[in-house]
Amino acid sequence: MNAINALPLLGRLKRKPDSHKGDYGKVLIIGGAAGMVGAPLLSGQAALHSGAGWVVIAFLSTNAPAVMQAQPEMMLRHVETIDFGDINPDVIAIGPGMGTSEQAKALLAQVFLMDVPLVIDADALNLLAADYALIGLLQKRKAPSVLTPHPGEAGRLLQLSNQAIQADRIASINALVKMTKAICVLKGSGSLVASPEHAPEICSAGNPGMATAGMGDVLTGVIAALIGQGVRNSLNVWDATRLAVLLHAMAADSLVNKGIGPIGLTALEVAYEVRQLVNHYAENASSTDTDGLAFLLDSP
Ligand SMILES: NC(=O)C1=CN([C@@H]2O[C@H](COP(=O)(O)OP(=O)(O)OC[C@H]3O[C@@H](n4cnc5c(N)ncnc54)[C@H](OP(=O)(O)O)[C@@H]3O)[C@@H](O)[C@H]2O)[C@@H](O)CC1
Ligand SMILES: Nc1ncnc2c1ncn2[C@@H]1O[C@H](COP(=O)(O)OP(=O)(O)O)[C@@H](O)[C@H]1O
Repeated sequence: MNAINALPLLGRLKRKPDSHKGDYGKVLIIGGAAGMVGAPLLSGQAALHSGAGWVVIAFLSTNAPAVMQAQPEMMLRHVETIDFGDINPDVIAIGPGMGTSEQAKALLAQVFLMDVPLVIDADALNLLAADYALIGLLQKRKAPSVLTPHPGEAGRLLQLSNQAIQADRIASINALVKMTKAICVLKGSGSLVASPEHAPEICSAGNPGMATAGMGDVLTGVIAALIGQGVRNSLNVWDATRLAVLLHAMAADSLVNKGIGPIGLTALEVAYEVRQLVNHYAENASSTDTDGLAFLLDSP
């Protein structure tokens, strides 16, 4: 199986002098029911630090903050006050902390009908697993969809135990792709990425410091940010997704190499480190091919 090795493509995201925020994508994140407002905030912060031009979070909780003091760049709304058409996002990430209420289910069905790339995570995956009609809507989508299950969520989708998922991860991701007709990321040690057009690729980076709450929410934000930047910068959704998976894991490795973790590594620290890596590879695209290969060959 091939390792993900797409770092030179980040050269396409190098900032052009006369560009503006619209050139780097509007990311809309839907999630954050009561008690889990932090999840979409983490996705939003990760999206911002990975280069999204614009981040809006639509919370389901009516008690969510109106502004995040530490990150006032993000626009925070209640989902019922939002007209998705008015926002006109380049990409929607749905699921972090969303819960599985009837409201959440209706929102998922609504975004499935939109002609916008989707990142489908966490409770959006749990809703999908519980309702075959939603899988039918997903399969019929024209715009690309990216699913990011961890083994527990993959098990719910495939009606298998997470032990069975882990016992044959390649068969599991192939079954997920077949079921959803979408780009799938099977998270965990050695994350896999596959799509109906692409055989599974493995992420050779990453470490157990990433086994901490919120790390998947950050990945969702990184994927959404790269998809959003890709719209006007010739990076397709498949490449954006596999790059995001690799950068997220490389960022965690980079922090551990500096002595930050693995114990006590936090998801937000990884989002900040992704920023360093994106800039490095965007600026040094011509040399990244060999850098990237060297990195991957050095990794376990
Ligand atoms: N700050 C916030 O607001 C945060 C809010 N969050 C929100 O919480 C909600 C619930 O999401 P969740 O992922 O915590 O619970 P859930 O889907 O039941 O998964 C647990 C099951 O999956 C399994 N499993 C997982 N990983 C595995 C692996 N690598 N390898 C193998 N197995 C693995 C695990 O296995 P076990 O522990 O049994 O071995 C267990 O069975 C969701 O909305 C999310 O967005 C979080 O994002 C955190 C930050
Ligand atoms: N032992 C590990 N080795 C490598 N990566 C890991 C490990 N544990 C977790 N990860 C990564 O961390 C992230 C965890 O995501 P997830 O379980 O969805 O977290 P959360 O729901 O708390 O946000 C995934 O990207 C996964 O691949």
